[in-house]
Amino acid sequence: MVNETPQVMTIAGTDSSGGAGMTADLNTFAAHGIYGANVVVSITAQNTQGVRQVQMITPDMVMAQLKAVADDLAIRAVKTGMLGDADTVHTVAKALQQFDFGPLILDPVMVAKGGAQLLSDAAVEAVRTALMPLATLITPNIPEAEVLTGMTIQTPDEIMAAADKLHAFGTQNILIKGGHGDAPVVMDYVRLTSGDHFWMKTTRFDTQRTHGTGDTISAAITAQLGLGLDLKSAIIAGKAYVDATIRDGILVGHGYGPLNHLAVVTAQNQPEVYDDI
Ligand SMILES: Nc1ncnc2c1ncn2[C@@H]1O[C@H](COP(=O)(O)OP(=O)(O)O)[C@@H](O)[C@H]1O
Ligand SMILES: Cc1ncc(COP(=O)(O)O)c(N)n1
Repeated sequence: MVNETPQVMTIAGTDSSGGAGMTADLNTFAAHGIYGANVVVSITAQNTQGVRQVQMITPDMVMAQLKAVADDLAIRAVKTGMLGDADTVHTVAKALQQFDFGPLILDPVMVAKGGAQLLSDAAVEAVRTALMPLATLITPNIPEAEVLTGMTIQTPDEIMAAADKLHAFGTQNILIKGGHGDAPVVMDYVRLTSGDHFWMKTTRFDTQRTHGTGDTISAAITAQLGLGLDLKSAIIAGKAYVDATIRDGILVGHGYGPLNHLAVVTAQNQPEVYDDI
């Protein structure tokens, strides 16, 4: 008799070029040695240069997939990626209240690296009101945090104020990712529900091969939670993993290239962790 294999799930869109979305999530789960279920909410015709076309899956079919997983698997943690429109957000929120999939990691995917909009304006409000109160952790990048809070975010103080505002919308823990911009260091900020907060600092790797970085860090955190790590350790481990996948790069496509999900994490990928900067 073997013990049941740890299982996690992604609810997301597909990327035909294989670098972002659900594919990045599943590759990340596999790299962590954890089993991944996958509920498809949208199909994108996409490559490293941009998103060409999007086809949403009907809410009925999304719910059927979620129910099929709930009826059979033992999901320990779940993440959401591209959700596309308000109907899908509400369908997913309903299922998350109906079924126990463990902690929710909400990656509020809004814009692809090439600039395509992946979440409608109406859906932003649905994310804020229907999904954020259900989430254990939300992982916006700076532009996404600006849209969700209505704030302009440039300084560390503004990042911390935005995290407080996101917490006030009902999400327990906040990770604001600092990949955007061109400063020589990348600073990600974490505000935990306990009131504990910290910054994770790594050097910026000078590359355009960043297709799927947001998907990858949120999937890695989900995997680590499924494997039993506490949230703070899971966030730091997720950051180290995404750093490894960026630095130990692969060459695919002609635009924002995908990451190396088979990269091995070493001591060099560990972020410096500070309470204050
Ligand atoms: N050029 C880079 N060098 C090192 N780390 C990066 C780089 N770009 C992004 N990251 C890291 O990848 C993760 C995703 O960040 P970000 O690009 O801001 O999110 P998103 O993909 O959602 O836009 C963060 O932990 C960020 O610090
Ligand atoms: C289907 C899908 N989901 C998410 C992203 C965001 O990717 P990134 O992590 O590069 O912002 C994407 N480009 N496509």
